[in-house]
Amino acid sequence: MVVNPFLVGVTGGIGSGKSTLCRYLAELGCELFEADVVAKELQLDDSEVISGIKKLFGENVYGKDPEGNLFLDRRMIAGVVFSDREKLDALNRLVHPKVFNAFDRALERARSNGSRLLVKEAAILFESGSSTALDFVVVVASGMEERVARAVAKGLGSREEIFRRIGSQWPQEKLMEMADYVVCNNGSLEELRLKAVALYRYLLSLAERDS
Ligand SMILES: CC(C)(COP(=O)(O)OP(=O)(O)OC[C@H]1O[C@@H](n2cnc3c(N)ncnc32)[C@H](O)[C@@H]1O)[C@@H](O)C(=O)NCCC(=O)NCCS
Ligand SMILES: Nc1ncnc2c1ncn2[C@@H]1O[C@H](COP(=O)(O)OP(=O)(O)OP(=O)(O)O)[C@@H](O)[C@H]1O
Repeated sequence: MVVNPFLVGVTGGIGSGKSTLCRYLAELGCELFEADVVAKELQLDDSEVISGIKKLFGENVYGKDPEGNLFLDRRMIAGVVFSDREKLDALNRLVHPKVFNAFDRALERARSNGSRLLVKEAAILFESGSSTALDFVVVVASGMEERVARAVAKGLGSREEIFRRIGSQWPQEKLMEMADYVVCNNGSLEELRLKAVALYRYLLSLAERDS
């Protein structure tokens, strides 16, 4: 008998800690699909996505790194899309359908592996409409100052650039209202890990009730 995994979305604003929470969930045994990682792979591997990006942002947005591998100037794209809604929508339209297809394939794999929990981490889950295909959505929330500091430390841009990016996303309060479960990432990494353990146990109980 084929068992459908319980489908869990994890989202949150920039720097909220969603990748870290998902890494802990994966260590505990969840199958993990990272939409942002897949989107980045498509931008380097998929010929339609590559030519679409060149059309939107110019040929020079791609180059070669010192090892000769294809390189995408993500900082340049971020500089454009987070101050131009139409360009952001066009980039999303180009990439998201292919990410959805990749998720369908991940779901097939999870079914054949007999996985009970499949977690989809995505920066924009409600906004892209993909939350409706999931059983349960977790939002990771964190203080604005911490989020901005983390994003700057990660090299995603200056404070001003990060605030512009935040301006193109739904407010954290709106995400929290729409969530089935909110993880407040307002303590140490160890506290976040303990919250991941509690969440994992709860998700397993939901998956069992569902089967
Ligand atoms: C704009 C790009 C080039 C910036 O790359 P960069 O390496 O600087 O950022 P990264 O991809 O690691 O994302 C960091 C954060 O930016 C924000 N962000 C990324 N994409 C989007 C988006 N489409 N809309 C709003 N915020 C976004 C999120 O908070 C995300 O957590 C890149 O994010 C991108 O190609 N985005 C479009 C694809 C996409 O939507 N990916 C996310 C979900 S599939
Ligand atoms: N509670 C915490 N205490 C200390 N550092 C943290 C905490 N939560 C997250 N971090 C650190 O902040 C950085 C950003 O976290 P993470 O990548 O998980 O966030 P994200 O929401 O996935 O970010 P992005 O929006 O950039 O994709 C990481 O270096 C992570 O280790």
